[in-house]
Amino acid sequence: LSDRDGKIWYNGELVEWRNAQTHVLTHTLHYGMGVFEGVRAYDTPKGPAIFRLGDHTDRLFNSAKIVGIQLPFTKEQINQAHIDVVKANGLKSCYFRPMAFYGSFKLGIAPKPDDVQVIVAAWAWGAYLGEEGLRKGIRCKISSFTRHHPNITMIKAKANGNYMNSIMANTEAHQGGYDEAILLDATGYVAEGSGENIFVIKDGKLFTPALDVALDGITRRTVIEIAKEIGVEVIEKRITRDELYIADEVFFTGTAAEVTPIREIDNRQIGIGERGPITTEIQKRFFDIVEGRNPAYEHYLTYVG
Ligand SMILES: Cc1[nH+]cc(COP(=O)(O)O)c(CN[C@@H](CCC(=O)O)C(=O)O)c1O
Repeated sequence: LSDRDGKIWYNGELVEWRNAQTHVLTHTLHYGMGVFEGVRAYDTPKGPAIFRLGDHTDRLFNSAKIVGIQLPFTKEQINQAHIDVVKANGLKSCYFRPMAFYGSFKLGIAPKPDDVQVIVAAWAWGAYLGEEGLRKGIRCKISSFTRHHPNITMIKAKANGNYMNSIMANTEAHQGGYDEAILLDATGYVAEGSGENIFVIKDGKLFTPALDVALDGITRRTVIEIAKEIGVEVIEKRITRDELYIADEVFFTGTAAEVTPIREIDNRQIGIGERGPITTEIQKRFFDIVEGRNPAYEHYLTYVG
């Protein structure tokens, strides 16, 4: 990613992509204390629009508050940075990576509180789990790694260091020939994917884990709205791995993953072994919303102009 052309918003300035560097003694590089977001803009009939920008920025600020990072910019400045960077790069649809990190003023466990650096980068990024995955569904495995305990790492914070757990799980799944990992929580119930929330459909109802063990996903919130709109009851409950096996449909949600069906878990076919009917309807409505074809959700779109 580092040798591209374009601009990155870095501490309030649009800098050349290749110059958006940091020192090897950057605190976050050594200790993982940083917060970030994943945001998408989609091309719509009225031009590029950023989906739920305010909600993502709110979560970035909440993540920072949870881990104690004092962000040196306002929410308005971070929102404007997204608009500036998508325009500076002439992107019609893209993935954004806002991230705040401690710089290289000092090492040692305690960071320097006012040495906080902030970037917003944007690049074109297609289907996170593959176009075929969006259509046909992906193959997952229950991870041998446990998702974070809520008082060991702060699950509501989208914090850089939390993703070592995700990397270990995702890598293990890939090494086993699977597309993605599903992680259980410390009590053995289904938590989420390495970078996604998870939903289960059984007998026409939609189930998802409560948020005590998963990131409060913005796509998850949107899918819950869509489900209610189409008359599908949504139930938050503790879900066991064998409930996944006998489900009618299972799917992931995430800014990167969008709505990705899961067709197989631990070598067990899920339902009909491909994207199921309710997943298909939810996925279609999701793309209608983010691509500006559903006027009832216009309030979620920030047009870049
Ligand atoms: C652990 C986790 N759980 C759930 C979600 C879904 O949240 P939301 O995007 O608000 O619906 C994400 C987003 N994962 C981001 C990072 C992916 C990456 O590879 O980095 C994303 O989807 O952008 C997670 O990282």
